Amino acid sequence: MFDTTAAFVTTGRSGYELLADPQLNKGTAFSETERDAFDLHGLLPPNVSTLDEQVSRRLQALRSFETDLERYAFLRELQDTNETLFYALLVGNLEELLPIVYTPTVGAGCQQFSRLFRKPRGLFLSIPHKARIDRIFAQPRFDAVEAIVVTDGERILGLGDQGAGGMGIPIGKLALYTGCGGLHPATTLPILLDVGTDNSDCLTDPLYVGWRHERVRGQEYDDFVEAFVSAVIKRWPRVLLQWEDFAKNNATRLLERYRDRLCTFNDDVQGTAAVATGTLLAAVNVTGVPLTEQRVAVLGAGSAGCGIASLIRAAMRDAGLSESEATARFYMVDRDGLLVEGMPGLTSFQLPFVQARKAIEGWKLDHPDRIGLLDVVRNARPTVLIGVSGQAGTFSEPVVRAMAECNGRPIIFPLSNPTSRAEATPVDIEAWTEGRALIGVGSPFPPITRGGARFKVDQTNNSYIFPGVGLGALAVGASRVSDGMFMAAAKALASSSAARDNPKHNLLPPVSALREVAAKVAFAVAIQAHQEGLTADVPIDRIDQRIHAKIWTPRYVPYRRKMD
Ligand SMILES: NC(=O)c1ccc[n+]([C@@H]2O[C@H](COP(=O)([O-])OP(=O)(O)OC[C@H]3O[C@@H](n4cnc5c(N)ncnc54)[C@H](O)[C@@H]3O)[C@@H](O)[C@H]2O)c1
Ligand SMILES: O=C(O)C[C@H](O)C(=O)O
Ligand SMILES: [Mn+2]
Repeated sequence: MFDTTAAFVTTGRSGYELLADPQLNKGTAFSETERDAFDLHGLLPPNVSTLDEQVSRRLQALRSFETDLERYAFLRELQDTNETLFYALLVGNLEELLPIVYTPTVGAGCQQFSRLFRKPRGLFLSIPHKARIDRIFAQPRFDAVEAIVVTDGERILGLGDQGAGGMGIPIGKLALYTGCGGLHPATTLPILLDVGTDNSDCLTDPLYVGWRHERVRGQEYDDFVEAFVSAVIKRWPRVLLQWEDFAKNNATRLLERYRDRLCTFNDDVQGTAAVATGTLLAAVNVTGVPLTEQRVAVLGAGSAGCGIASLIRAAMRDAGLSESEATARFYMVDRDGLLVEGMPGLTSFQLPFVQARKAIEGWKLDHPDRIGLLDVVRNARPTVLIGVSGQAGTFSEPVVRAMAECNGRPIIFPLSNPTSRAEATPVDIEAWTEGRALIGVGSPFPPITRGGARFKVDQTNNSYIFPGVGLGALAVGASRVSDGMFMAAAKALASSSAARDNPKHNLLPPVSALREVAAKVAFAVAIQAHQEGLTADVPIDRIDQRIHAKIWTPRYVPYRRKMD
């Protein structure tokens, strides 16, 4: 485990080497003693800054930029120059900086990845270098790695295939593992599996940094992923591996293949499920309609949609419904309309959520051959509407108005990212429901006006879950990440809701509280892992302490010169 409590660091590096290493660099904050010891005089301007002063300097520069993409590039460069300062800035300004480091700006960062490329971060594993994976992992620099986020770049947010540019996502997710979950940055590793791309903009861009090749699929793809996972297990047997932004055909399939082989989860399937379920549990307190009586319409029956349906269904079973009663409460709508039994082309993870033909007999339909979302809302009268389709504007005015007609307090969550892909905007939902909807959005939106005051709409994003899941699982050395651990995370999130005491308050804590949320989620996840026998050696009364010992706070520790 990385020592986050050391009082000082002893190093044999030269002054130049310290300045060049983002994990060790302090820039103008190197003290006089350190400048003496490492011959740093002259390499730095004479004034010694404090970390707080450096944060103010960077914040001022950041705010002077015109666009968020420039801010993103500036922060990425800072992260690659001085990690302590980067995280001090991030942790102290989560609400302002999360939309830049993470969703939505990270989406543009992926699209512009080749143009913004400065220094490499993390690992690019490409098909032509498959035989070298072990050697690449062997670098001593990666000895401390505990958490990996991996993508193959094929479904970057709702922006589709970004090829090697997808690397922006693991970098952004791991910035939250540290910024919110408190994992030491040296223990985190972003990885891009470069299996090519089918994005013609990338393939024809002379500046594209990835492997210029069409996307490899089928057995060759599976063999490459297998080589990757086997090498990960060999190098870091206790690592936490998070799968991120894989396309629909791979996300759930790879999760099922690997979830019993190592401590691993898919954030889009399981992390999203937990944030949606947690927010729904908080909303149930407000609307007064018990979970067992909720009917849930989901637009987009892909990785996130089916993950969400499965965890809410499990919560309904916990609340007393039978499996079939709970299943009947879901209306999954994909490109070809409502998923109904016998429909061609259903995937294995969609099959559990098809509606029975009998259940929809007698529905009044505009086009009987395709049951659209509006048909579903008019006939099934769902209490909850969740969007994970990646399609902007699909929660149209008639759909949202129909939700408002059949519910006193409709629950409406347009969760697709980034902002440009949201199924509806909070302002529109507020207007079309006369302010009665409980709203959750995936990306940050400006506040709406509610009851004459500004109201910040909840950001129902898996950032409320994955940093805590990672922290909790690693703190107790969990061997696996179970569905029960995600249910525990969802319940911990719901229990943090201010709406429990006052229905006018938010369903979720603010983004500025994500560090506290992560610690709370971590505790619930670790306790659950313990109860399921997934942690061999941690006594239950030590769990809280283990979690807190693992939380790194960005600050400088003094360096001493190693004498040879
Ligand atoms: N808020 C969050 O935390 C969060 C988490 C995960 C995913 N998401 C967002 O959800 C979206 C989907 O992610 P995913 O991993 O499930 O992707 P996916 O590709 O697995 O699933 C998307 C599904 O939407 C369907 N679809 C496309 N157009 C449609 C339409 N017009 N009507 C109905 N269905 C349509 C597709 O056929 C597919 O089944 C993305 O935009 C992603 O950013 C948000
Ligand atoms: O990255 C996010 O903001 C959430 C989610 O993982 C997504 O893919 O949209
Ligand atoms: Mn994702």
